[in-house]
Amino acid sequence: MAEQTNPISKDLKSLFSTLADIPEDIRIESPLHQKQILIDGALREWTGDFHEVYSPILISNKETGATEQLLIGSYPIATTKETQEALDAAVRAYDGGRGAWPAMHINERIQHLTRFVSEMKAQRQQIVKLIVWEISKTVADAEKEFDRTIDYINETVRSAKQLSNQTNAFQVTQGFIGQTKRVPHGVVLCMGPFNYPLNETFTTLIPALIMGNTILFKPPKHGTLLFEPLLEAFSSCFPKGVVNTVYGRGRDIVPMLMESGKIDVLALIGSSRVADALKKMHPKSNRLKSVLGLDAKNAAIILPDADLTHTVREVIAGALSFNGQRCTALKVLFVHHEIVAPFNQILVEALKQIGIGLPWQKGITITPLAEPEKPAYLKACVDDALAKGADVLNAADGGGAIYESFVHPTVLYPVNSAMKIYHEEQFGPVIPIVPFTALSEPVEYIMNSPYGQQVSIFSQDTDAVSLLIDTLANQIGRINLNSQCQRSPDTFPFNGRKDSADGTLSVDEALIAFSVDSVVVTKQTPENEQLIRSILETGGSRRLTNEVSF
Ligand SMILES: O=C[C@H](O)COP(=O)(O)O
Repeated sequence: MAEQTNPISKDLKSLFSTLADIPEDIRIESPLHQKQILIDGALREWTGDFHEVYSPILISNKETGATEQLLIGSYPIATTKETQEALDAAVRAYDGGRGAWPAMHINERIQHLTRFVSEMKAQRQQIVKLIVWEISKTVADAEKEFDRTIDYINETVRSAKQLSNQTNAFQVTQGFIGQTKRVPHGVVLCMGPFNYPLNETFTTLIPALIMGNTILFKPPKHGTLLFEPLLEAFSSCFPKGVVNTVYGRGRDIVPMLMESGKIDVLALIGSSRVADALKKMHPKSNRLKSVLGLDAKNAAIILPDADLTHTVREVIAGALSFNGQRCTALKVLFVHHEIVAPFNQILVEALKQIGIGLPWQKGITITPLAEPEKPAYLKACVDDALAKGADVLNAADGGGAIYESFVHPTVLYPVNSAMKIYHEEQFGPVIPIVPFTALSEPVEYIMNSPYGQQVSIFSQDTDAVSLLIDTLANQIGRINLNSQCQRSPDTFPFNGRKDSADGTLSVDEALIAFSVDSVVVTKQTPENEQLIRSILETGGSRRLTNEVSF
């Protein structure tokens, strides 16, 4: 990869702007110092240590021309003491299913959530701004993330109402009457990733809440401040102890939560390495329920008859949206040897048009990377590929250039199995291209991969496509035809095989994942049928307390 002093790296440097040049509506006027944590329904003033948050978007100093870091806020570094209190609060609020929240009728829980959504909508501008500054997502994508999250909650509410209607019915079979209730699991630990900090945290938190579980949630390392505007709403919209925040260094506080054995569900969207380590810490790991969205190395298989212009458009969106920092991104391209030369040429040409800049500028795809260690990692991947015989195809147009948190899109060709980039999930704007001859080559790659999230197939050849679908369906969660890999529409099943996922994260399936069936059964007699009917009319949210007597 090119050194930071080369002309193209200097061009990247010039993309950072001075504070005065940032549009007012997105400018951070003063850092957001978060001073509270939410435990047991109360917003507690924090008097301990704070973690300072610097944006990946550097600021250009008008006088010196140097680029500088910008402090955008700080948040509490909670200790094991507060973490224990948060855990105790969640356990108390669940109370073996007798707590106010799990015992509440689902329709009433929906009312609490609806109030929360209206308060959340009032915070849209502030949350969008924080997403932009914390992880350097474009304003358009940050707005999309916010709006998509609201849509996701609304869809979840719609689906939960349907589920509630289903459980208000009973089934008669073989002389028995059965009425199935869906009940929560208990205490859920929710942790989302930095790339969709709001959306993917809520992808687990919302269905878990709606189904009556109580929550501990730890915001992602990059993407923490954006939850600050929601703390008040969490506190006022839900009974105490139902939602508790856990802030601080994951390595210091998450192990104790797992080791306590009191976490019933681990809901994590992140890395399989972290998921495996956390699961092992639980004393009853075989009984721990996991809902996981993990790593992926999604491949595109581009066949000789593919429409190359269309394919290149999809590949660029698939590999480079949000700098390739998406679990669903296309991370390796298998291109048939007969068309690899024209494909590469069209790709390199198209990449000249890609927008590189700051999140508030129009038409931008590539922005500074969110993780400070990522540019060095990508440089190592590219250097390794170059040393083993690949070229940076778009080097003349900036491919390989790096300046601080900016990494220029980089096309590597020809890539082979000896290279790091062939196997590892780069999570950045590097596009490795592997030429192939026989269909069995990309198929073997997918079969042998530890991951199995998605694949894209580009072709109109029915025989080849249906053969690939039949061969890959049990290896892969989603097969995309003539389009990039992606999660949306969010109502489609979102899952994966092997180290890519555990459970399905979409609307209906997530409600199922965060609850379990409990069936009430009786012999079919007129009296019992009447009993079941009466229970259905009066029950569903009754709660045994010391005051209840018969
Ligand atoms: O990072 C994983 C996200 O769920 C991807 O969602 P997306 O495909 O809509 O960008």
